Amino acid sequence: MTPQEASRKNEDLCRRAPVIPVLVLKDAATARPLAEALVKGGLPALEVTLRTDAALDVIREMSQVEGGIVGAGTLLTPKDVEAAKEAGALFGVSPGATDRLLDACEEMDLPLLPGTATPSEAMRLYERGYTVQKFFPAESNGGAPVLKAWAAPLPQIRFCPTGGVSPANAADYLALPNVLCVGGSWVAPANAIESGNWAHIEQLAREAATLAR
Ligand SMILES: O=C(O)C(=O)C[C@H](O)[C@H](O)COP(=O)(O)O
Repeated sequence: MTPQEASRKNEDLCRRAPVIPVLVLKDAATARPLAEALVKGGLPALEVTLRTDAALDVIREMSQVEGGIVGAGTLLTPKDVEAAKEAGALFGVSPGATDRLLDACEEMDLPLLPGTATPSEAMRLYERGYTVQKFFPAESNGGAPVLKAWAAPLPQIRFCPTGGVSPANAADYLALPNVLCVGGSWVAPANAIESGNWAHIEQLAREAATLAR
């Protein structure tokens, strides 16, 4: 898959809902009810971070949920890409980008949303064909004002800011012309997952899904 195709696919993905939930799950048994609650609340694109031993099983389980589009986050190496693909991930997300990771995603047909934190990184990815990128970590890097400043010289690049995004600042990002959607873990808090409070998560998803763009 070319970077251009990957960017088109990720643009479609980012346009499905204003928020992509970033999920950290320790137990694959919670995967299905969690995905069902998020999809039902209006958030179909789900990023499962490869930060736990259960993550690949979580991707397998969530992929069975109707209406969900499940991807893998925290992709660092070609091995991660291979494992994510094998588990059924439909897209990939990474905190940054290396040539080896980009090569692997292009070779294995996994549309990657690559992470970027500076104009030079964004330009390098743009040069390769990636017009849709993740701005990470968004808040610590200066937040919405930084992306607003980038929009002037880099209008061709659109972003999914992630890292520190919350209900308090999501609207500031979503109001920018170069922001397609945001990523965030707030819609799936660990305590609600542990206690199986799916109604609460569905409600958080519903609120996130109605954020204006
Ligand atoms: O592991 C990855 O690849 C990531 O994507 C990191 C996540 O984007 C952030 O950890 C989410 O940040 P919070 O919403 O502030 O919890």
